[in-house]
Amino acid sequence: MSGVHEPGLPTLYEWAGGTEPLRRMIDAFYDRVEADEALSVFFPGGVSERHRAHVTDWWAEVLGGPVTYTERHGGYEAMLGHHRDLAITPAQRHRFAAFMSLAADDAELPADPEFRAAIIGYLEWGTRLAAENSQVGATPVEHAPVPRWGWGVAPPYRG
Ligand code: HEM
Repeated sequence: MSGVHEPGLPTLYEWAGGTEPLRRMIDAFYDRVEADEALSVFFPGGVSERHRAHVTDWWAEVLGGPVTYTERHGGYEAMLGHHRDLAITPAQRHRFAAFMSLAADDAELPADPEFRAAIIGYLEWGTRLAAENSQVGATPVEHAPVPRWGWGVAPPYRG
């Protein structure tokens, strides 16, 4: 996927307020996951600091921030490798997406419809792809850049 350059608009990363608020969302999300019967099975012993930091870096990069995941954590290929053969069920995927939406509220990320629609669009796409690619025998795209998500059809209104 090629990056979306939207002239005159802040990136979603800038709109979110940078890495710190994204880390708050990821922490709130994994705290919910650790307490959940359906999702904690993926993280025996809890979700490590390393995992939380890496997933924060992934989201920051996707939303148009620094390319740390690509430069330091192995990029798309590493992320794909972490999901192989997890056999994520539709119910688990749905719960994962719902928890992230709740975590965006927990972390008090900007609540405007435009920003939330954009990140939920990525979440829906990303979780469906992760679930598909996690099935035993799946044939995912082996090499790709980390996606760069934009505002899509509903950017902040400029009259
Ligand atoms: C938007 C959707 C998703 C994103 C952005 C995402 C992101 C990531 C990233 C970046 C990693 C690698 C972390 C590292 O480099 O150490 C990872 C690993 C992992 N993800 Fe996801 N993921 C998504 C969906 C899911 C879903 C739906 C599940 C399960 C219900 C899941 C379960 C896991 C597990 C178990 C690991 C491996 C943990 C480990 O072995 O260290 N992910 N995820």
